[in-house]
Amino acid sequence: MVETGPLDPSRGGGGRIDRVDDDEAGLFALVDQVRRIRALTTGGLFDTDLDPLTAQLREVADRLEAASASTERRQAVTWSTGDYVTNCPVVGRSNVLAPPIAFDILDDGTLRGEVTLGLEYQGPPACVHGGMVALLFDVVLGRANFHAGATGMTVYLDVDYRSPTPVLEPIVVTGRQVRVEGRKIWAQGAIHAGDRLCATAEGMFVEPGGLLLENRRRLAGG
Ligand SMILES: CCCCCCCC(=O)SCCNC(=O)CCNC(=O)[C@H](O)C(C)(C)COP(=O)(O)OP(=O)(O)OC[C@H]1O[C@@H](n2cnc3c(N)ncnc32)[C@H](O)[C@@H]1OP(=O)(O)O
Repeated sequence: MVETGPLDPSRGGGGRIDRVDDDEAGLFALVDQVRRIRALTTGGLFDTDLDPLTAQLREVADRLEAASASTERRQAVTWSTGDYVTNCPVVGRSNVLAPPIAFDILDDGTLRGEVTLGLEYQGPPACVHGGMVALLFDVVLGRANFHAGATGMTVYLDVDYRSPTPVLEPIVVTGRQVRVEGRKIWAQGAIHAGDRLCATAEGMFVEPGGLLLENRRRLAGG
């Protein structure tokens, strides 16, 4: 049973976590522009000829592709530097999939983030897609675990969709670790729109031990 008291969206205070502002290469600034395009093209209706714009975008994509390191090299860098958060599909400023959300950590370790999701995250009319809701939970619970000092891979994620989670309106995503037993970790979360409860989740995570380290070493080529 998810205890919603500590997940009350009106709780405030706390400090920003997982904040990476260093954008020396200009990647976050570039991705912000891609996000604008991503948002505008979902259900895209334009009163202009798109062909010239498509040609311009193709040229930009070609130039980026020519200048980019290989996928394998980029994957290695994301893990070898431990710089997971900038590439995460929910909080990552360099991941175009991410809204992105910024989380604050409250005094009891609860994470709280506010976000307004655009049409690109829509499932049913005016509602956030259920798979996106699950993704938000997986990340907020995972980050809550990380900041509580015991983290692992998701082995189950139980989501209760209690009322529609709206697109185009602010929502509050909360999550906290509730229990650790050996390698097993439990965490709970909630999503609210105003004071309306949209969804709750409980996840269980297992510290993968050697597997993750082995993957990191392999991907880093070490
Ligand atoms: C480090 C975080 C980086 C960011 C991650 C972001 C979140 C994610 O997206 S994770 C990706 C999605 N998750 C996955 O792919 C995980 C797939 N699962 C696995 O690879 C393996 O189950 C793994 C590595 C986690 C654990 O495997 P292993 O080390 O062999 O553990 P295993 O012995 O099977 O299980 C440990 C305990 O958990 C229990 N358990 C495992 N799965 C479940 C489950 N689904 N439900 C309930 N209990 C379970 C087992 O019964 C066992 O309990 P006990 O110790 O009491 O016998």
